Amino acid sequence: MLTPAPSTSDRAPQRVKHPRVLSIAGSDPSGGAGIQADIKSISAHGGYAMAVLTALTAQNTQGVQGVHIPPVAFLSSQLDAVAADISLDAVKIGMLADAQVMRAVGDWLAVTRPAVVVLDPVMVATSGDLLVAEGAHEALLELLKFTHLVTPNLPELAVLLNQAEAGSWAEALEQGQQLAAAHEVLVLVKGGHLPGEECPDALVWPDGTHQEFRAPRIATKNTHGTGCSLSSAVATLRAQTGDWVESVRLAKEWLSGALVTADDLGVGSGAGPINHLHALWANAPAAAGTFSDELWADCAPQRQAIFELDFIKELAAGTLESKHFAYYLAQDALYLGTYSRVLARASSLAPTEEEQKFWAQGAQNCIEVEMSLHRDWLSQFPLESPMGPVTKHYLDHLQAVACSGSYGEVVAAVLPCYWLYAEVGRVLHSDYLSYSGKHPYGAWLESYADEDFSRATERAVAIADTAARHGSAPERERMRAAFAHSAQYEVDFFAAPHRRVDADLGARRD
Ligand SMILES: Nc1ncnc2c1ncn2[C@@H]1O[C@H](COP(=O)(O)OP(=O)(O)OP(=O)(O)O)[C@@H](O)[C@H]1O
Ligand SMILES: Cc1ncc(CO)c(N)n1
Repeated sequence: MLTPAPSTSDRAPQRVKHPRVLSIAGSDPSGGAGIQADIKSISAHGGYAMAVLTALTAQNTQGVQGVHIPPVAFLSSQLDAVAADISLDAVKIGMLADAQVMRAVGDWLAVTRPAVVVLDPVMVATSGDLLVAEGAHEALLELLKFTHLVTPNLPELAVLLNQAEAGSWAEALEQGQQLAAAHEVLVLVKGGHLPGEECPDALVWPDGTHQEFRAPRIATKNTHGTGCSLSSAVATLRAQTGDWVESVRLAKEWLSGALVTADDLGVGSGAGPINHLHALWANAPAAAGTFSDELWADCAPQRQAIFELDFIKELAAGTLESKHFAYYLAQDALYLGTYSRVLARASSLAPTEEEQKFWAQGAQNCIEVEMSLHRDWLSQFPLESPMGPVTKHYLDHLQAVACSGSYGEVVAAVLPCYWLYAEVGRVLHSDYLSYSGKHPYGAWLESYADEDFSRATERAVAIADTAARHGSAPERERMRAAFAHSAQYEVDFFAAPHRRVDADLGARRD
């Protein structure tokens, strides 16, 4: 049967938002090349990645220690299982270890005829180790009739043409034209193996025309799997854009970002992997705790300001006048009543039952603390005190976030009250332990050692991190702003007793 060559034109493209992309390739257990790289690259571009294994390699960033080829009948079973159930928008073919494997893939392609087929004619790993049986390239050439785009590096291009390896970019283009014309196939000639400041690539059409893509060479030894990753990216993008030129342009731009940030990964001591998910990780902190670490660093000025306040210094020293303490307690009781409702709002927005319960428990605790303030403290330090301006502003801010903010924003807004209070408590309590004699605020300072409260604070911080991880970049910015406002109000809250009481006594206003 004569099989018509697949069209390499861009006419009547099929565009898919999340293309279903199958990689037919070998496994690289170190995760930088083969199907592991393909899955990351396809996913990084918004594709749904699938993988049929042609071979298992034992390899790492230093080299390939072994290759195992499963029975070829099982390769065919994998291919048939996928195709019987799932429409394939694109197929990327990588390592095919011998002629038998190539023929099995060819038989499957002849029947399946996927809409986009990108063939990376893998022969040698970045480390220089051979990944294909010698002489199998004849069978590989047979696959070109089912291929839309073939992506050889310079040594592979030379083997496919039975020629010496190109020594210059002009020679590489010339060889690309020969391959494209001989097999009626679109060729991506890759200049990564040439010396020089640039890493040029070019799409070469069977009619000899070509389109170049230039990019600076990035100074990194971590280039393991660039070819696998690029071909998977192009396959995915072609299914999305319907345009080869645009697909290669976008893929190369992405690859540059993955190479520039490759050294961040610290994987292995040889040629390490590229950073496939660099764009995703730039927007979402990868490690749990990163966001809260940033919040903590952001509020360093507020933390310092709190410990410089007369209220805190005098409370620690036991010299705080009772009128200031009474004002603070009265405002705290007023604050807690509304703060409890804001925690209840966090509970009602919580995405899990555990978090719902955590905030509901927090809301209940606040009411209990408010009641005990009245019962145990305000009876000793009686003060008729209306809501002060700082209390009002702080609560207005919390209620505004509770009213119109997302869960993450509400969590960020309520967090300083846990976190800064716990920090003040930690420092004051340890000062108190070294205090000699009877401290006038001893009972109050002892309450700071509450284990439950520090556990609740840790949980609230962890919840904020999870919410930040799930949120978009703009939402994280809003969380950061909500947290910063509350952190500043915490400072103002501790500063208020001296400001307000003294102002009141002076002017009898407010
Ligand atoms: N240091 C680098 N800086 C920028 N781009 C690079 C660099 N090294 C390779 N590239 C690009 O990576 C892509 C793959 O090129 P290369 O010729 O290295 O393929 P390959 O040998 O098949 O890759 P591998 O065997 O590592 O998977 C090309 O787009 C090439 O231009
Ligand atoms: C499995 C596998 N496929 C392809 C390459 C080429 O980088 C590799 N090193 N390993």
